Amino acid sequence: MKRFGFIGLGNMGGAIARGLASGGAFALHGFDPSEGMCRRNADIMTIHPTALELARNSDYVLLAVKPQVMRPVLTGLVPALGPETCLVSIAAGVTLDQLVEWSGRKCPVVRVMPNTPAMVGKGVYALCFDHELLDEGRRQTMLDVFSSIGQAHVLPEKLFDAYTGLIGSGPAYVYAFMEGLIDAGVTLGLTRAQATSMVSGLVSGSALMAEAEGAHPTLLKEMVTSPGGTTIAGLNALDEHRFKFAIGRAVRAAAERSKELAD
Ligand SMILES: NC(=O)C1=CN([C@@H]2O[C@H](COP(=O)(O)OP(=O)(O)OC[C@H]3O[C@@H](n4cnc5c(N)ncnc54)[C@H](OP(=O)(O)O)[C@@H]3O)[C@@H](O)[C@H]2O)C=CC1
Ligand SMILES: O=C(O)[C@@H]1CCC=N1
Repeated sequence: MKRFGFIGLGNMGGAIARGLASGGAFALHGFDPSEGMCRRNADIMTIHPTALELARNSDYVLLAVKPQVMRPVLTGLVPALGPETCLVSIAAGVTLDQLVEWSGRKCPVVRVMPNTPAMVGKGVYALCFDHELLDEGRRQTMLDVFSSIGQAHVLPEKLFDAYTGLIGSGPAYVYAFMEGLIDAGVTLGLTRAQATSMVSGLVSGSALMAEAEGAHPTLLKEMVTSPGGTTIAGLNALDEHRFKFAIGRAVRAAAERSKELAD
């Protein structure tokens, strides 16, 4: 059985590890400086005392640390790396060139960009297979791994900043939208508990419908919008306040920040 190691067992590392654990295809290994994180994940993986020790015991090493600590973490792994190990980074902004250089040009490297719905097995993942040392077998394994825990899309690295701004950061925009709806419901007299439960059902039902119908959101929107009715009054107010423009600005700002993280 191949061994899959996780360096960093926080929000994303922990979520992806849980997803892989339920598939049972890999022996899991982990390292995190926080004892609490190690304890929380000890039921599904072998915990190692150092990142180097973990890398020595893994065929795939998934790096789930903040971009700011990626360089020292990777340079510390170099003695354990060789062509038999495959590195997988989920850090925003850290480029393939940086990852390859900091890991001593010794092994294949994959970039993956997840999002937090990974925590409920519904992550959307971008996979970058641009590294020349990456063989077909490992590409297929990565596709199988991430398809088994959500949706996997292969993207060239040049689209990773865009993807990060749109889908990596995307859940936060959805939650901000939900927060706005909930506050509006409370303003109009619903209790916060009622509004929260209703809005959550609204968003998940609408998303399910968009997936099931396979129709463009514009058409789905038209199904809600009666001539001279309530919805068109609400949509016109959104237009007045430049709702779509604000969303576009948010995604572009996040994509720009992703680019800056490489500096
Ligand atoms: N959260 C998100 O929505 C997304 C995050 N990402 C990327 O995923 C990565 C991880 O983010 P996230 O899971 O949210 O962050 P978290 O802070 O939840 O997890 C990072 C973990 O790494 C640990 N850590 C810190 N230093 C080291 C080290 N030297 N060696 C090993 N582990 C270390 C941290 O411990 P401690 O807290 O004690 O420092 C923490 O437990 C980031 O690079 C981020 O860009 C990508 C897409 C989405
Ligand atoms: O905010 C961040 O930097 C990370 C990357 C994408 C989502 N969260």
